[in-house]
Amino acid sequence: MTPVLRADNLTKRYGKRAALTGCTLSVPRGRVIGLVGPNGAGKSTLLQLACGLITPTAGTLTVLGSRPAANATHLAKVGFVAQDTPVYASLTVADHLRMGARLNPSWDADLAHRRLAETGLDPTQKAGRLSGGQRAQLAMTVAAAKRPELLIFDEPAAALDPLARKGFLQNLVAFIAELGASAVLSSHLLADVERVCDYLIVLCASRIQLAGDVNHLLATHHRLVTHGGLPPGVEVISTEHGTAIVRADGPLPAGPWRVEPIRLEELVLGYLTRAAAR
Ligand SMILES: Nc1ncnc2c1ncn2[C@@H]1O[C@H](COP(=O)(O)OP(=O)(O)OP(=O)(O)O)[C@@H](O)[C@H]1O
Repeated sequence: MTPVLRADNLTKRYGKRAALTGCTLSVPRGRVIGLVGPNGAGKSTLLQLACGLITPTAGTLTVLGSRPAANATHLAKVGFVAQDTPVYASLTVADHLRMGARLNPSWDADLAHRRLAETGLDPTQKAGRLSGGQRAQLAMTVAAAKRPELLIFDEPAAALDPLARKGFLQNLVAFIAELGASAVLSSHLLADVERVCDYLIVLCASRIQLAGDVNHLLATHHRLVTHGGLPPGVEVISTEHGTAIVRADGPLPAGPWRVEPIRLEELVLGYLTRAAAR
């Protein structure tokens, strides 16, 4: 099956500043992909490239098998919610749905109205008067009612309080399943990524540090409490205070170390620590 995202040596520069450098990856369809990394890592740049808002300096990126925003049909397959969840302040919530219906041939009015009822948004309220969280809900409703094959969110839950965030992410996962779509979301909140994502991309300093299926990554990485020495053949990702994060494709032998399972947050921090030290 055509990957949802495929990058080959993808590079984006702004003048002398590298936002993405030599990124290569292939992400299968039907996944909820978490894109994580520190400020300035290149996350928004990758998402904007995927939406066709900007073009690569070198290399290629295909989205659902085509150049991003290649034509009207392809545009209809991708929904994008930008970092500040933009809405039209002077339009009401209902106006947003009417506009969505006019602009999108595949608009699903039932889904939009059902979703609106679920979120409790008042259709007569001006979007400029919504709270940050309500704006995010409206933006997600509009993006999802297009019935896209790929939903792209740049820090979707950043403005939400913890409880609203939990609800928003649960909704998001239910939506993706209902649409039979894929989603990519960038986030600084590793707990959110751990909760909803089944595929992970770690970006740091414009380069991909790690990408893969979350279960596979957790199965092939371990936390070792060492009492001197490490098992042969493992790749050491990071070490700190007698604890090492290592990658090993097979089972680890017994030795002067204790093997502990690793959490996604530790795994990401291990790779970010390694990248920062380079
Ligand atoms: N329009 C632009 N002009 C010049 N430099 C830019 C532009 N957009 C991004 N950059 C630079 O590219 C790099 C990557 O930025 P990007 O916004 O993709 O990072 P990010 O991972 O999304 O960061 P954050 O988590 O802070 O949102 C940064 O060094 C940034 O300063």
